[in-house]
Amino acid sequence: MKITTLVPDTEGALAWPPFGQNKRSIVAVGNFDGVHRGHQAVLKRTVDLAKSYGCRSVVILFDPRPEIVRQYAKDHDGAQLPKDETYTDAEALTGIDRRLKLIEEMGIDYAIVIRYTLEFGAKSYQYFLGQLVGKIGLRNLVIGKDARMGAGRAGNVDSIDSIAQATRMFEVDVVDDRGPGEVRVPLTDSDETAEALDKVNDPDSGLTKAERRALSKKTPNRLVRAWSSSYVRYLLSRGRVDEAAEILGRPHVVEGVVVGGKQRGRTLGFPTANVAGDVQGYMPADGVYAGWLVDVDPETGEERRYPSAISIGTKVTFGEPEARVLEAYAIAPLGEDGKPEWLDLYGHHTRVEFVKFLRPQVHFDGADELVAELRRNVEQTRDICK
Ligand SMILES: Cc1cc2nc3c(=O)[nH]c(=O)nc-3n(C[C@H](O)[C@H](O)[C@H](O)COP(=O)(O)O)c2cc1C
Ligand SMILES: Nc1ncnc2c1ncn2[C@@H]1O[C@H](COP(=O)(O)OP(=O)(O)OP(=O)(O)O)[C@@H](O)[C@H]1O
Repeated sequence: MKITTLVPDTEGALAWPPFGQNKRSIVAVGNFDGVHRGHQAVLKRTVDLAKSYGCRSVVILFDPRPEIVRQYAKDHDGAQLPKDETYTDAEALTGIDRRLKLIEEMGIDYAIVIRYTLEFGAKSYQYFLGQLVGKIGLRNLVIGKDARMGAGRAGNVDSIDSIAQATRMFEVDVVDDRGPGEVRVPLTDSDETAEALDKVNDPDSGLTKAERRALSKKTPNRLVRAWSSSYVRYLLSRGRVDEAAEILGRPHVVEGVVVGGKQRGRTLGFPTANVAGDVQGYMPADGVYAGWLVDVDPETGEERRYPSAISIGTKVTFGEPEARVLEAYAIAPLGEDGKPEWLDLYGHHTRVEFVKFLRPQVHFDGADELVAELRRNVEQTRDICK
C-alpha cells in the first residue's frame, strides 16, 4: 500500500499527490480508529468495487482525529493543536501506524493521511468532493449511513448523494450499518452509571420498556452503534476486552517499547516487561488480563509470540502507588536446563494483545500473597492462550 501524508497549508488547502489519469479511484473517508468490523465492511466494499471497475482503492484518513483537534481548540481559546509530537491522543484505540497496517491488510492500494487542522476542517464538503473528483479521479465514494464530512459536518449521505446526482461526476455507495444495532454509553465514568446502562442495553435484564426508558433518562448517556470505536473504547475502559475483541474482529492491542522497571519482578520469580516507551493504543482499565506479548525484533521485524499474564496498575502492594504501568509476564519456553528461557526484551518494540480479564488489581498483604496469586494467574493464562 502506498502511503502519502498531506499537510494542509495555512488556508487549509492540500497539495494532492499526482495520481495517474489512467485509472479512477474508489474512495473511503474516515478515521477508521480501531479498524473494527464496521470499518472492515467499508474497506472490503472499497476493495471489491475497485477490483470490479478496474480502479484503484483509496482510503483517506485523518490524523490527529478531528475531534481531538476541535476539542483542543475549544479548551485553548481556538488555538491549533501543536504540531510537535508531545501531544498524545490517549483516547485513540489505535495509533496511526497500526491503523495503516490494518488498512493495508484489507487490500487497499493507497492511503492518504491528512494532518487535520482547523483550516482544513473549515472547508465545505462540496469543496472536498470537488478535490476528490478533480485531483484523484473519484468514481465511487464508499460511506456508512452516518458518515459526515466537511465544515459543520454538513455533508451526509443525502447531501453528498444529491451532488453526485446533479453533477454525474461520481457515485455514492452506502454500506448498511453492521453489527447488532445501537447501545447507550455513559457520559460520566463511574461504576454506577455503567451498571445502570449495561442493564438498559441488555435485552435479558428483565426490565420493562418503561423501566428501561426511566433508567436511561436519569443516567446521562449517548446512543452509539454497537460496532463503533466509541463503544469499543467504553468496553475497554471497563476491562471488557473479550467483548471489545468481538467487535474489532481481533484482540485489542497496546504497543510500546519495553523499559526498565524496579527489577523487583525478577526477585519475585515473575520478571515483567514494562511497556512504557512511546505507548500507542487505548489503555484498558486497571486489572489483570490474559493475553499475548509479541516481541518484534528491532532488526529483522521478525515476531515471537508468548502467552502472557498482563497487569495494568500502580503496584499498590508496595506502599505508595507508583506510576500507572502496563507490564507483562511472558510465559517463555523452557530452556535446556528446564528453566524458562530468559527473554531480553529491553528496548524492543512489543505488542500486547488483550484476550480476557482475570481480576482487578489487589492490595496484597505482602509479596508472598502476591506471588501465590500470580502463579494462579499464569495458570489461567496458559489455559486461555493456547
Ligand atoms: C499478572 C500480574 C498481576 C499483578 N497483580 C498485581 C496486584 O494485584 N497488585 C499489585 O500490587 N501488583 C500487581 N502486579 C504488579 C507487581 O507488583 C509488579 O510486577 C512487581 O512489583 C514488579 O515490579 P517492577 O517491574 O517495578 O520490578 C501484577 C503483575 C503481574 C505481572
Ligand atoms: N458499524 C458500522 N457499519 C457500517 N459502516 C460503519 C460502521 N462503523 C463505521 N462505519 C463507516 O466507516 C466509515 C469510517 O468511519 P469513521 O471512522 O470516520 O467514523 P465513525 O462512523 O464515527 O466510526 P465509529 O462510529 O466507529 O467511530 C464511515 O463511512 C462510517 O459511516
